[in-house]
Amino acid sequence: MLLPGDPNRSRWIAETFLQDPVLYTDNRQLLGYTGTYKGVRVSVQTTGMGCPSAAIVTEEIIRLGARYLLRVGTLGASHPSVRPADLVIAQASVPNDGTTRQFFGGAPYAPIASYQILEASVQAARNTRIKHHIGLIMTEDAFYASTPEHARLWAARGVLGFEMEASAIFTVAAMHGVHAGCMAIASNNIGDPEFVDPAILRQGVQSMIEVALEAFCLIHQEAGNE
Ligand SMILES: O=P(O)(O)O[C@H]1O[C@H](CO)[C@@H](O)[C@H]1O
Ligand SMILES: O=c1cc[nH]c(=O)[nH]1
Repeated sequence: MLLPGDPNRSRWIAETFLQDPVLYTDNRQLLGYTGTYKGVRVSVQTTGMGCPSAAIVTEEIIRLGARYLLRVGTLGASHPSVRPADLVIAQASVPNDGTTRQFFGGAPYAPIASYQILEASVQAARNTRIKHHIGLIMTEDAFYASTPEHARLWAARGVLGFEMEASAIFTVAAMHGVHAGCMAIASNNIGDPEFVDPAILRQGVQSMIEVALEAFCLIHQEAGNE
């Protein structure tokens, strides 16, 4: 299942890439579609913005049977190596958010991507020859609180970019023993109000979705070979 934050991205993915897409929910405008890609059943479920919304959606889709969850989002680049419209594949996310803090009561915890999804995502990016970065990201709550100084501090600790849902998705998935991953396109630099040109961002998002769907085909193949 693909997990965009933005309902318009969900609709666009379903209408552009899936065969016979069916809208199965529009509750709170968190649009959810199901269809097939190259014969593989794929669903797309909007998470909304931020960890509280993403944690609820993740919990409920797992209860409904989802087992492979891949966030397909945007992020603000913090590391100088990440240029606007670049693809970042997350190994883990620093949980700088209130939702995971509530889950763990302040105890240290490292929300990480499922290795199976991470490996398939990297393989798919290589197969499709899409430039990508692999590494640590950070999940935060307050979009407008981040500054270039904040970005430099976390870049020095290896953080490639900031977004707002991955730590909750990784955590809830881990608590249920299911697989979760995250990839995201850099829409801007942290603390910079200038976003990448919309046409270039759209191209980046399109490439990311191609990588994500190919990753699902690889996971499906592997499951068939087990
Ligand atoms: O583009 P999406 O997937 O929504 O992701 C990013 O964009 C939103 C902020 O603009 C947050 O949800 C953040 O995580
Ligand atoms: O969370 C996010 C997502 C995109 N860009 C940002 O600056 N922050």
